[in-house]
Parts: sequence; structure tokens; C-alpha cells
Amino acid sequence: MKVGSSLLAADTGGLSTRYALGLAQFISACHADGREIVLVSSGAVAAGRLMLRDHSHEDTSNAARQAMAALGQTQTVALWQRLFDHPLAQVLLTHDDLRDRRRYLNARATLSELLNYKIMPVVNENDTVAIDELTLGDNDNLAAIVAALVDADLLLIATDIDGLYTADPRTNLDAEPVNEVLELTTEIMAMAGCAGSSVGTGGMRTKLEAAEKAATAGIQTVLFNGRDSEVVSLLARGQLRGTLLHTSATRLHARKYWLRHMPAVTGHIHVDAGAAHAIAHEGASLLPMGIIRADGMFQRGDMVEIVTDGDAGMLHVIARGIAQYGAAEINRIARTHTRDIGDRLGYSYGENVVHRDDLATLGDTGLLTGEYA
Ligand SMILES: Nc1ncnc2c1ncn2[C@@H]1O[C@H](COP(=O)(O)OP(=O)(O)O)[C@@H](O)[C@H]1O
Ligand SMILES: N[C@@H](CCC(=O)OP(=O)(O)O)C(=O)O
Repeated sequence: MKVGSSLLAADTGGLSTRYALGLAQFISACHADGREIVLVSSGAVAAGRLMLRDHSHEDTSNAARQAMAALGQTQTVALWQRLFDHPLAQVLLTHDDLRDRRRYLNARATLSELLNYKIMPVVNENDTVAIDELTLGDNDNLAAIVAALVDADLLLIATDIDGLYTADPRTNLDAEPVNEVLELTTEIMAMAGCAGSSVGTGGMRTKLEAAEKAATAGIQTVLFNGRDSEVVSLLARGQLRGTLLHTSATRLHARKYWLRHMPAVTGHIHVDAGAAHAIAHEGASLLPMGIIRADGMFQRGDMVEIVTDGDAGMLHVIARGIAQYGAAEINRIARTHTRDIGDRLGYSYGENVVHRDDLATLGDTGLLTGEYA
């Protein structure tokens, strides 16, 4: 769930728990239902601006905004921490982190580890280093990327307005609410205007961009008014009053589309018959025990083929997927139990050499049939 500055910035400057309280109660209700939530929270610049008010009133440079963000970030996390009686984890990311495959995998591993520990990650952009993001980017797009990263069921965007309108209702009195968007056409995109408040970034435009990104990953987006306590409590009961933006692709197809567009194969992991069967027919991840050897010079995060050895040196391709370990590491942990990975390597990136979510098998969408048969 993404919470915008418009909900956290106090009228008098700095941050306020006024709307965050209801959203925290909503999150707690989700936790009680066994749902996992990643919170993407803005508010750092708004908080820092108040603290630097004696110095910064005229200064709109990037350095000043970055200083405000650095100062205000502690306030943002402190605000949320006051509203929960369990620990929260701060995760600061830049778009560059998520474009780089290895850093992307590391971020994903950290977030999933935190969720396993039942600790809610509170994500914000690492504004201190993300110059482009401060001038061009926004947390709506970041939230969509994070939603895809954790393979979220839904992207919730809480803002200061009831959802999408046919035009910005602050400047257009005839604007009508849009409850459902089946496809993000250029016509829909054209409805969105910029931010409605001095603290918001991007307005409705970046929310629709985020919904489009999420849709590509097979994730639906909900825009709702985080200021309206009735809307928030209805949402906790599964009833939406806001805008629901659908996705055209199914989750599986979106995922496989992404795998299909990953860069070329850089090596092979040879597996035994048991592992080949589990991957091809049981939807299993690849664990070290079923691996015979790896060849090629690939590294963690590279796309590889998973193969079995046939007669006369022939390789049978079972699947392609993203390796969590490099070729040299795999050769050291092949045939070992997952619990021994740490002993062999001195570290571990987790028990899966290729996670099932990162695998495209022959059966999934016929992806490999055309290319490798
Ligand atoms: N078509 C539209 N429908 C709804 N809101 C719109 C539209 N176009 C622009 N907006 C503006 O977008 C604002 C929400 O975005 P923003 O100010 O960036 O909030 P946040 O801080 O929650 O990200 C609304 O307050 C509204 O003024
Ligand atoms: N990272 C910045 C927020 C940037 C941003 O996208 O703000 P918003 O449009 O209010 O969600 C901050 O914490 O102030």
C-alpha cells in the first residue's frame, strides 16, 4: 500500500497522524487476517521542510530537498512506528536499484525475508542519492515496482481524493468519478492532471502510470481516499469505494512475459531426473540437491537454461529461469542439502538455486517449445 504526502503532511507543516491512524488500523486488520503488507510511505520532504524552515524557505535546489528528505525520513518512520506495536523495517530504494538485476534480487530477498519474519517493510525512495527521482519520479511508480517485486496480490494507493475523475475535480467542476478502468487507454491517461497540493508529487498522472506498471505485472490497482474514515473501514471489510484499475494479463502470463523478455541465456544448470520431474510437473523450485553441475560463466541474477543430459552429448531443456547463485557457486553447492549452503559458501542467498516464480517451463505458455524444440 502506498500512502502519499497529501495524507501525512500536516496543515501547519511537518507530519500528522490524523489520517495515518485510520490507515494503520486498516493495515493491522489486514495483518490480523493473515495478509502481508508492504507500506510505501512518502512524507520525508514534508517533514524535513518544517525542521529546516529557518534555512530553507527560498531554497528549492535538489541538495536542499535531499537534505530535507534525509532529515524527514526518520520522522516518517517514527510516525508509523508510533501506530504499530510491532517493529517496522525501513527500506530505502532508488529506481536504479530496481533496474539492476542483482540489486533487484537482493531487494526482493530482503523484502521477502522481512515478511517471513512478520515485519512490515516501510519503503521510501532513497531521496538522498536519487536526484532524478526527486525531480522526475515519485512514490506511485516506486510502489508499482515494489508491488511487482514482491509479487503482490493488489496495489493500494491511498491519496487525498476519492479516486480517478474524468478531469481534475479541483479545477473542473463537471468532473465525474470513474469507478472502474478496464484498460488504461490514452483517453483515460488524458484525464489525469498534476498534484492537487503543494506537498504531493505527480498527481493523478503518476498514479495511472503506476497502475499501468502494476497491470503489466498482472496486479490490479485500487485508488482510494485515505482521508475518508468510512472508505478506509469499508476497504478493511473488502468493499471498495474508489477506483479499481484492472489488468488485462493474468498473473502467470504477465510473469512469463517478463521472463520471456529477460536477456539471453548465459549458461546451463544440469539437473538429475528427479529435479527435472519436480520442475516440469510439480511446479517446484530448483534446490542444490538435484543439481549435477553448472556450466557457463553466469552470475547471480542471470538467465540460465535448466537441462538434463541425453544421449551423445545432447541436452534436453526443461526450463529457463533466473539463477540465485553464479555458476562457480552452484558447482560448490551441487548435490548438497540446502541447510549446508552456508557452510559451503560462507554465506547464503536462500535455499532456491532457481525460485519457481522465476522459472518458465516447457508447459508454461509454450515459451520454450518454439525456441528450443
Ligand atoms: N483526473 C483526476 N482525478 C482525480 N484527481 C486528480 C485528477 N487530476 C489531478 N488530480 C489531482 O491529484 C491529486 C492527488 O495526487 P497528489 O497530490 O500527488 O497526492 P499524493 O501525495 O497522495 O500522491 C488530487 O488531489 C487531485 O487534485
Ligand atoms: N520520497 C518523497 C515523496 C515523493 C512522492 O512521491 O510524494 P507523493 O506524490 O506525495 O507520494 C518523500 O518522502 O517526501
